[in-house]
Amino acid sequence: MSNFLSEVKDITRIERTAMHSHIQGLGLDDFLEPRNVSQGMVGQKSARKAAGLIVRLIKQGKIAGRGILIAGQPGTGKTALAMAMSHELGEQTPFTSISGSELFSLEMSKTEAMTQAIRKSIGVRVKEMAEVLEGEVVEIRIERPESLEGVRKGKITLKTTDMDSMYEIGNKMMDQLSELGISSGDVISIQKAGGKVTKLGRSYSRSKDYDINTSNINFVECPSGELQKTKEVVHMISIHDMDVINSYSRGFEKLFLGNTGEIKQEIREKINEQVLLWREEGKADIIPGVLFIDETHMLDIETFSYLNRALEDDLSPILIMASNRGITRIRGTNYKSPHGIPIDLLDRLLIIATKPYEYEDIKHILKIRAEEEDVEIDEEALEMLTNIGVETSLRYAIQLIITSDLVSKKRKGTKVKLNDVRRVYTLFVDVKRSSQFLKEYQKQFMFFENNETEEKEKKEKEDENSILIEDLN
Ligand SMILES: Nc1ncnc2c1ncn2[C@@H]1O[C@H](COP(=O)(O)OP(=O)(O)OP(=O)(O)O)[C@@H](O)[C@H]1O
Repeated sequence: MSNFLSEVKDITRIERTAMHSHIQGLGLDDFLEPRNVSQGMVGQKSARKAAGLIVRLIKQGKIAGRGILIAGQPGTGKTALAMAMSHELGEQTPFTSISGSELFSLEMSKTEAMTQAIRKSIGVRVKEMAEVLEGEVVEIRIERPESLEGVRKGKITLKTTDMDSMYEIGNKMMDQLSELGISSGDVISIQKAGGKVTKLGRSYSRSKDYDINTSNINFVECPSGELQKTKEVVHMISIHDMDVINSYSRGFEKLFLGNTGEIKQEIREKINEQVLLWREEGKADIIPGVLFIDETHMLDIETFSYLNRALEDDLSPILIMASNRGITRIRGTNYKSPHGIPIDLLDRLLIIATKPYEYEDIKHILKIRAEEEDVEIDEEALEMLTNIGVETSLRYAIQLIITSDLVSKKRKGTKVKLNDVRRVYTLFVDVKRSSQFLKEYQKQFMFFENNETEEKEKKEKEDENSILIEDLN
């Protein structure tokens, strides 16, 4: 994920992100028409087209104070769609992803956690004049220490068309240069405060080394005049990061550790004032990003009202929620509503529906996932996995890819074969078989109580959840 997306901290999120690592975008053409399979996305065409339209509106700044609900049965790609939208929006648009249940597990009140998530999703692009060194790299010389305890020493020589100069560089700078793959002939810019290096391109004087028609290298002129210049530079920061940095004397450290605690309201008000002032003075732009909330049914009435109000604020992100529930109880009340979302909030949401997949789509998704996980799979085995996906769930079938590969490797095979899939299908049960098993052996499990009320409650719950999204439309 891009560095402006919120840091992935917990295990579930790492798993969820890895589940979607094959997705690079919505796979649409210039007219927002979905290609059948593109950028890792398969089928689900009308939802992808609708998502593309929303991305366009967000980019044009035309959709502030609105929310989007992606609704559909489990495993129909709601999270995948949200991830694809985040890729389409690019690094310059903040995108924060949380799941409803997280709000209740942090060491802070749920409204504080929600406020932080909202403020992480609003970016401030600050422009300022800064001192930079800008020139073509003549030489980078790094002296390796003779012993392990020794320190590396480095020097870089830069030139313009009018002058050249040699500078000593520290460890951090050496690392940056090697990470960016900077070598002589590159034109670079170094910010004097902080030492951030940016590669501007390759000097034209080196163009003879390449076949210009076949390479896509960005050639630039060697700068002229002084090496040291004053230039406009742009920084991106979220208003939550600004809150944290201004709340503690070692705010950066807090941000890095992710242990930000509750932020005082006065600090937030000051930051809002400051940011709005910068905007007025033309020093900064406010970039409303996206707050994605998965498992929306986990939110309660209090959080929903809070969200409803937050959407009306001057500084509000675009809210994208995902729900796989039908008509269900709104947490914290005895009322039922579609997706468990209060009607007044639902009323301001644009709803994108995802539909269950057909055989061919499931097969394609499984094929892409197998490639992503570096697993070679036989056609027959893929067909078997697809049938399993159709009969059970896409998620379950995806889980069987890596496990079948382990079984195949154990027998020293190079490709997953039909029998490997059969084997893992018998080793790991899907939800249907697992419930069947529980029904047969329930008396032997702990906490089993088979009284009438419990049965009644269970039945009610099943009825609620069996009302599918299609029935609502
Ligand atoms: N259209 C698609 N193209 C490519 N991959 C997809 C598509 N739809 C789903 N997937 C993949 O299938 C898996 C399950 O989908 P996902 O988690 O997005 O479903 P979901 O609707 O969010 O489910 P839930 O309601 O259970 O949260 C993920 O690995 C996802 O990346």
